[in-house]
Amino acid sequence: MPRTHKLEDYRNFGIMAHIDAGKTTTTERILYYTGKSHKIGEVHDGAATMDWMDQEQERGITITSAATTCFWTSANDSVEKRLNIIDTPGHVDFTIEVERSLRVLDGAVCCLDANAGVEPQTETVWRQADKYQVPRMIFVNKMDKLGADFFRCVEMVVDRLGATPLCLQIPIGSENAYKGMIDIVKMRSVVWLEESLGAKYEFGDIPEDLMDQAQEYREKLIETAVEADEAAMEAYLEGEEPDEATLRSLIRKGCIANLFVPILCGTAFKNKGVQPLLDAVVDYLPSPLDIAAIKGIDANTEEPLVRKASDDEPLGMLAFKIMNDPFVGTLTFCRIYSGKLVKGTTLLNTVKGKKERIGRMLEMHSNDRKDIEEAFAGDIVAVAGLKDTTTGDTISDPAKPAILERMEFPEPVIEIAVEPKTKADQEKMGLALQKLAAEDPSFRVKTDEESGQTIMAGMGELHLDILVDRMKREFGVEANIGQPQVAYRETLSRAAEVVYTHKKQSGGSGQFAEVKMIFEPLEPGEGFVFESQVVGGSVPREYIPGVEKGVKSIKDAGPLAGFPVIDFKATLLEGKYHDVDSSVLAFEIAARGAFRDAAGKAQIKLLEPIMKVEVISPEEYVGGVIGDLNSRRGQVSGQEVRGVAVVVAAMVPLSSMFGYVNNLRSMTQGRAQYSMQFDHYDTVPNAVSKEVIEKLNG
Ligand SMILES: Nc1nc2c(ncn2[C@@H]2O[C@H](COP(=O)(O)OP(=O)(O)OP(=O)(O)O)[C@@H](O)[C@H]2O)c(=O)[nH]1
Repeated sequence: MPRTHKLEDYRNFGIMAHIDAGKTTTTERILYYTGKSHKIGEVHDGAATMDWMDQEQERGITITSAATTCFWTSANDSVEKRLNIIDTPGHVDFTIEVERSLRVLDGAVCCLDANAGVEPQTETVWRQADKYQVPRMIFVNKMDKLGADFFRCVEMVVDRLGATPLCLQIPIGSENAYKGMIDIVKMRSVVWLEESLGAKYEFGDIPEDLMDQAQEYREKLIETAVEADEAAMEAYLEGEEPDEATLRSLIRKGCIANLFVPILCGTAFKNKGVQPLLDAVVDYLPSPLDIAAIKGIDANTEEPLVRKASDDEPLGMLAFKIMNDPFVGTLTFCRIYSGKLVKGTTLLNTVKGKKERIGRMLEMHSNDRKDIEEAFAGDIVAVAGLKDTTTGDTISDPAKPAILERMEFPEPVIEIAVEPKTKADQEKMGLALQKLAAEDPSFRVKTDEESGQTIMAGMGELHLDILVDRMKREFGVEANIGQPQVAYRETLSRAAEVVYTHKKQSGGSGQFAEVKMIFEPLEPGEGFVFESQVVGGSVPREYIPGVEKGVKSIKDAGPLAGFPVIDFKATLLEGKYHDVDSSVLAFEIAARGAFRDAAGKAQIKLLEPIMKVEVISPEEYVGGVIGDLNSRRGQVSGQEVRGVAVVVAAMVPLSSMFGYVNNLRSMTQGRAQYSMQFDHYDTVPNAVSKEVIEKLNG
């Protein structure tokens, strides 16, 4: 089947917001008006079609970013547009999901609660969108709510986000009396008919009492919009007002260039304002052709390259989300940047170096899905049955292999132990964890060598909480869950040389191996190195791998508290063997013994994850924020004024960041936000270390 919509008629966009601002409701209404979702689901009833996962419905928060395709024709343009909506999560612990979605979006709508305005998480996602230079518009939702105040929201956009607002609408009434809005571009009123579930609205003249205000905003709109184009600016200064079409093209240009942010209003819940919002998405947010071509490298030569948004380029697509679907199995959501994707072809995952066959491709709608044979540049598709692809991988034309911009994933730093309740649970759990880990690159699973316990490691407390919950619900695993713990490491304080003899005589053949080894600390980040300096065959060559294996098998459960020992070198200096009794296994056992003996001498110490923390706070709270970070063993490395806020950068041990969200909130009346990311491992101070080890071994 040929392409149905031209590339310029695509809008790949996301909806972002602070928790509860109405992102899900707005998305729901969009799907309703675009005709793919036939009943208006209520978030309260758990019927919202985007929130298809059980616990999302229960918790009322959106966790996964599902991509959904729908179609809309703007009142200002006769050509139907193809919209791909990516729902982004709003919680701090899922910022990785937000980043993933922002990576593959071309534009975004930011929902505000008209009463709460710009909230902490709005600022966080806004800054993330700044990082990727995503063009945005704002939908001031909940205009019907008590205390709704459109103009205060606009002020907050200036004060808290440091953005330039461009009001395309102003409200007619608010709270109970909210009726609709004045369209400042067309200078007319838009009023909804109550009985029609929001499908019907009428245009009319601007009410007398709002005329002055409308004129004022019209002037502001034009003054701001002409900034996008020098010729238009000059004409305006000479007294020539842009006509409607010119004005719209100026708004589009400035929005895409991130010069200003168009602002609209409405109430998704009461079905008002959604259709004009869709018109604005089409009119002002970019198509794939309006943004810079994606950069990457040639997978063979590593030379830089770009892939233009065009069907004629070699195929290049980025996997950005993996979902486990009860009907289809593994679904990999991919954004096609260039070329054509054809069912039945075999392609190359250039990051993993593995072939992938495209067996089945789906176009996802909110509550149905369509099998497709072909997909094109600009499309977002769900591919079923990919074997080796994980989030962030590039799938490429094997003849022209490219690796597109890679996504970065931080190290998981929080762990919990999970223990299956029964033997049957044990089996199910293995499978469940494997699937969940494939979906989420910030989640890892491992086995604690000593206790045999299964350990889940992730980005934060809520992150692990949700995963445990999914394991129970989706895979029916019953398990006991331990307390969340910091993922510590262990390392050597100094070098230690030891000789260890392993000797066992038991009836028949015995075991014998002796090793002389030195264990030395390495620089942070150097990992584990093994070297053999044996000359003259004091340890026969075939036994040497046994020595390395021995150290490797024991180093992941360190002697202090069972954490992996990192950044050290093990050197085999010499040894002794026996013609009959020596074996690879005997040397393996000897090496383990040598490591254990050396550990005492080398003064193994505890390392802890140090997080790079960034707090963005209004100036009046900065003193308090810094004092508090210091009391958490943090080291403030800098302060910088950004817009109207101050950014405080610090390095803080993760162990003292538990519960920081609440603390920061109460310290700053909820006006500061923070982000944190693993930076490096550092020595735990003696006093703290003692306490930690006692507790862990307790
Ligand atoms: N009064 C009013 N309530 C609304 C409006 N839109 C959404 N709500 C309500 O606000 C609550 C949160 O709405 P959601 O759509 O779940 O918000 P969200 O931003 O998706 O929330 P998360 O998924 O938790 O991030 C629900 O109870 C909605 O019914 C609105 O326009 N007016």
